[in-house]
Amino acid sequence: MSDEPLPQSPAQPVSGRTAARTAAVIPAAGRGVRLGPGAPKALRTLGGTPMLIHAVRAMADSRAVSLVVVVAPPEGAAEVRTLLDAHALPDRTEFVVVPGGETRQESVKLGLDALPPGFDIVLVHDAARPLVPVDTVDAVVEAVRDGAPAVVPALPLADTVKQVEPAAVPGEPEPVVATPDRSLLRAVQTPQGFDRATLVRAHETVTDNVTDDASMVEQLGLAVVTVPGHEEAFKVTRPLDLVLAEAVLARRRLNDGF
Ligand SMILES: Nc1ccn([C@@H]2O[C@H](COP(=O)(O)OP(=O)(O)OP(=O)(O)O)[C@@H](O)[C@H]2O)c(=O)n1
Ligand SMILES: C[C@](O)(CO)[C@H](O)COP(=O)(O)O
Repeated sequence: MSDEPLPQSPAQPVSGRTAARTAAVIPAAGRGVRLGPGAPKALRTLGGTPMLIHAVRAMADSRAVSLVVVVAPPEGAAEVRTLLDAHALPDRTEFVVVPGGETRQESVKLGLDALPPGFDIVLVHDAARPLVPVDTVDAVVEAVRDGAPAVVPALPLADTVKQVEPAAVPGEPEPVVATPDRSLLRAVQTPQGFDRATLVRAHETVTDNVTDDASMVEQLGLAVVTVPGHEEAFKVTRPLDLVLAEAVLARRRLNDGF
């Protein structure tokens, strides 16, 4: 068993749907092509612990979350079950493992299909965002409990963004067609939080491949709202992200004194 401590969110007063139980679905079935060759991204280590375990802890550390469904690499479900059993995780949380699909969207759907009745709020959290703080998780849950059908953590952009005509050959110059007003744009993170019935309907209705779950709810014509995201909730996508994640984790461990 790992001897890492189990930080937990404080018991929190909640308003609105206070009785609603919350489950988290963690899509973890991606290969991590942009990270480079190696094990599936979620199983690669960060500070000696698989990225997936960090992401699972980030969800389970929220007192709101009582079930975590991990959507594993299709050939890695048994390995993921073994990993969950080998690491210290809160006793009050139940863990389910299901094999994933070809795309993130399919994997999330497979996770949703595995949810038992009795959970009215669902968080969807990338295994690739291992360092999201529990306060961000709690803020998303709170906003759904307050009545929003879909909630995304979001941050303002640091870079100016250009819309281009994509080049046929990668690396070729691309004509710029517009510069959207940056003050109106946000970079969105996970966990994204949903009223369960809304998310299930979105996954049953939207057939085109999208990059996040909230955009499926937008396609239903329902409101999606943001709460403040966190810079440490960044997605480990490319090799440099792993360097940053290791540094953030090392700083946390120094601050925690272990
Ligand atoms: N078929 C897939 C593809 C992605 N994911 C998950 O969706 C999250 C966000 O995806 P991304 O960061 O793009 O991960 P990968 O698909 O693994 O990355 P890449 O595109 O570089 O291969 C990750 O936790 C990833 O494991 C998944 O569960 N099933
Ligand atoms: C869901 C997400 O993390 C929100 O920013 C993102 O869209 C996932 O994109 P990816 O290309 O599958 O990593």
